[in-house]
Amino acid sequence: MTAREAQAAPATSPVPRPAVLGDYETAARGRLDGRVWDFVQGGAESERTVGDNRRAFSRVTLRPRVLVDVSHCDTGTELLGARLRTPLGIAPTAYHQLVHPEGEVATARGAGAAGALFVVSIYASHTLEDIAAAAAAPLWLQLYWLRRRDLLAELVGRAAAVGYRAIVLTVDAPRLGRRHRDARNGFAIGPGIRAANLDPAVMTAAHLPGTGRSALADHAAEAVDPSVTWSDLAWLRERSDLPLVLKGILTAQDAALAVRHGADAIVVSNHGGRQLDRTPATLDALAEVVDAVGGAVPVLLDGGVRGGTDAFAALALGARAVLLGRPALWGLAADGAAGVAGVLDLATEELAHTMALAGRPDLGSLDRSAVLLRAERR
Ligand SMILES: Cc1cc2nc3c(=O)[nH]c(=O)nc-3n(C[C@H](O)[C@H](O)[C@H](O)COP(=O)(O)O)c2cc1C
Ligand SMILES: CCCCC(=O)C(=O)O
Repeated sequence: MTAREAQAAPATSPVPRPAVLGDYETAARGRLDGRVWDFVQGGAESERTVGDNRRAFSRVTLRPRVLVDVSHCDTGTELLGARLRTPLGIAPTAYHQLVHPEGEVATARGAGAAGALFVVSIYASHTLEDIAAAAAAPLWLQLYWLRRRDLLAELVGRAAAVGYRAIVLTVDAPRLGRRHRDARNGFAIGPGIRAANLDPAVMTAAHLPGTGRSALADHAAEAVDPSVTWSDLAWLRERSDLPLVLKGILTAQDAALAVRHGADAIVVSNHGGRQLDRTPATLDALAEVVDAVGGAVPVLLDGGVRGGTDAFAALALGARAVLLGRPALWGLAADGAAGVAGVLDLATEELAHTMALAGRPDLGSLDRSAVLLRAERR
């Protein structure tokens, strides 16, 4: 083999390692059925918010400091009492078996290899117990507030029993967003895949292209209780000692209410643009929420994070950690557990690289002075 051939196809690494997260996206697209791809990539209505999440990151300008010792850059952090190797984690996304047969079990292995947090969706396609058995890093369980409170109580009990470290209540989905791609596709979850932790009796029948309906939206309408308010949080609190995280907060008002009602952390999120279209980009909402919280609890962000420099910007603006939704699914679709670990490792390496060149060798040295948003540029 010539040196050039060896470079093109190293014998030890048959799957070429992507250079950027977008390469995982390309690989995933080539592997997934068009309707599954639309479900993963799509958003609500005009999908303006999906794009705005990305555009907000492209407006960030970095303000590097120089002559700082960056021979070692530490991406480690602490979150709700757990040490993490990286502030990048995996956002909850439904039905991982749609993109890979090993589903959430592979995702848990990948997150464990990267030392990253994995937030497991209530719509996981494996049981909480099987996912926990595969995990080597902290797991949190995400819930929607089900009409069947008996099921909610059972889920929080099972999660605590197998070591999940927090409950994440998603508060931006009293009903599912109007996702035109899924409605046009008559999207439904394929045979053999199910929400393994939910009672099959609450699931709707399959839908077909041409019905103009999404089976997921119909199912959510049946299963999720849209009447829940702040005062109901106490009910959940009484049933679990685990920290309670609220996901889907975009305003100072709701951030203040979350703290007042005892939330242990907040995720600034617009659900990746899949719920209410035309909400602010999460990066644009972050500072308002961080200011309202005033350090009382950690604030996380998700939506449009596509690499370490995006994470750097969010961390500088006050996020304690940053979650990846679609990119984790791209990694899983492309290469199972190795792909999930690859996505997290790549983004973490990019973060460490940006920290070095920006003269911020650890996350504690990152603050708002490290970034300018374009609107503020002088
Ligand atoms: C395919 C898919 C399924 C999702 N399922 C859930 C879910 O079950 N629960 C939830 O709270 N959020 C869910 N989300 C939203 C993510 O948790 C997260 O907010 C969003 O994906 C972040 O944006 P990003 O994909 O641009 O990183 C889902 C997102 C996607 C793309
Ligand atoms: C009924 C499944 C909802 C999953 C979800 O939250 C999403 O697709 O964004």
